Amino acid sequence: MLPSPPSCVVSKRVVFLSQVTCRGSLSRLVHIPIQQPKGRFYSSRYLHRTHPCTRFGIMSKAADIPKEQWAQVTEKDGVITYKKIPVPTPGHDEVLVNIKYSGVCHTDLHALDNDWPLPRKTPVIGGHEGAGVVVQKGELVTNVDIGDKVGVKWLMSTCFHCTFCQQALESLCPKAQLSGYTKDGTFQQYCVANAAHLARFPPQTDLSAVAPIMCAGLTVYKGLKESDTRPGQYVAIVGAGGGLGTIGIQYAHAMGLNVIAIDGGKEKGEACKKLGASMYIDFKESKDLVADVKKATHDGLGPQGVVLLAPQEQPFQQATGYVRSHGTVVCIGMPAGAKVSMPVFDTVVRMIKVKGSYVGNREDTAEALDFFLRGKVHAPYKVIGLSQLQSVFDEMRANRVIGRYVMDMSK
Ligand SMILES: NC(=O)c1ccc[n+]([C@@H]2O[C@H](COP(=O)([O-])OP(=O)(O)OC[C@H]3O[C@@H](n4cnc5c(N)ncnc54)[C@H](O)[C@@H]3O)[C@@H](O)[C@H]2O)c1
Ligand SMILES: [Zn+2]
Ligand SMILES: [Zn+2]
Repeated sequence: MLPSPPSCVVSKRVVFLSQVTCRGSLSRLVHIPIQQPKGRFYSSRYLHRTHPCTRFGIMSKAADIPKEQWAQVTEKDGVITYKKIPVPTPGHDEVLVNIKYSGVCHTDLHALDNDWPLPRKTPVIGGHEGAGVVVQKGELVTNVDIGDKVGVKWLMSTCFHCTFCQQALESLCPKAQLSGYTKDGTFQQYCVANAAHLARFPPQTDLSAVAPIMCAGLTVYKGLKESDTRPGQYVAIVGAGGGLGTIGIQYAHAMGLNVIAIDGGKEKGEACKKLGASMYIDFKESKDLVADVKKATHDGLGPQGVVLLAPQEQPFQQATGYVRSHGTVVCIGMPAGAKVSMPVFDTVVRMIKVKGSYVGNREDTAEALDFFLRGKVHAPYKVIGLSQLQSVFDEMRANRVIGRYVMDMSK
């Protein structure tokens, strides 16, 4: 007889037969067949399906979790329905988060329209900028406790075994599950999330203010790092007045970069300058955007870095024209069906780099959050109710959103 492990632990000693012990009122030793070679860990997904805790429901939870909740559900592309649905139950490596606030990202609009070449679940509950409190957790969860303030991100879970996960390139994991896309996300009052990918907040964190950091902040922070710019250099932020852009200006400013903000309209220009941009270029007014961006740098040679956030194709055609020789263009915005254009000759003789940047890993999240907690970045945001999500999408389609809309899930 093996000694009883301290908690819910799987013995690795047995080949083709494994032993699982659960402590608690239904404590027992169970044999389950494992089709894994000797010496290998088996995935938490396998446990999720077979673990006796799943069957007996052993997990910690707060006393008053309702059976039903409000959510915004996409049952048909382009249409959201505000309705009551059952509260889900977390698996072994998951938690149930009582989402207090959720930001609305332009990616949620792409998900609603289903306009990307990436299969989305239907029906789906969108949302991936969630901030809330853990109210229930699976038996294998050790990194958070009931009552902790946490954030739910686009990367809901990854395999942790593939070559990308092993290098902390988790966003490239072929088995990644995406919040609000391949899994139900944060446009609901109670959301199930993989514990390992949660962002963890200190108790004093303002959950409405931190919500946009979970995607907009993290993504643009990572994008700026990918631009390889250094303090004192120029970075052009394209789509600077939107959700990612307004936070991006502040990260860039805090990093000591000189920000050239590009967007459309006077109001966005004023907001960008207030947040730290040294120059604003209105793409709707400019007669020659490439020349104007170059002129905005002290020597007329263009910015060393360009961070493309706009959900339109045109900026992706223009950026290699104004980026400084040996500079870097980082593609982050994902306009449906768009292509990046770069003349081969210029790309070669001016040694231009063009790359993509896709959210960020857990360490990037911690770093992006640290800027927020030190008061270096603060997304300009307006709070509305979960029931008003449609109006945010309408504003977003018209490019009228300055900063972020954050939804109060109780309204
Ligand atoms: N790569 C990633 O990991 C990642 C993560 C989050 C969001 N995104 C994508 O980033 C894009 C932006 O997201 P958001 O939430 O900031 O959107 P948003 O709607 O809040 O902001 C987009 C901004 O782009 C501006 N814009 C439109 N056309 C422009 C043009 N021609 N030139 C300059 N600016 C222009 C709009 O006026 C708006 O201010 C979306 O496509 C979204 O899906 C990518
Ligand atoms: Zn992986
Ligand atoms: Zn997003």
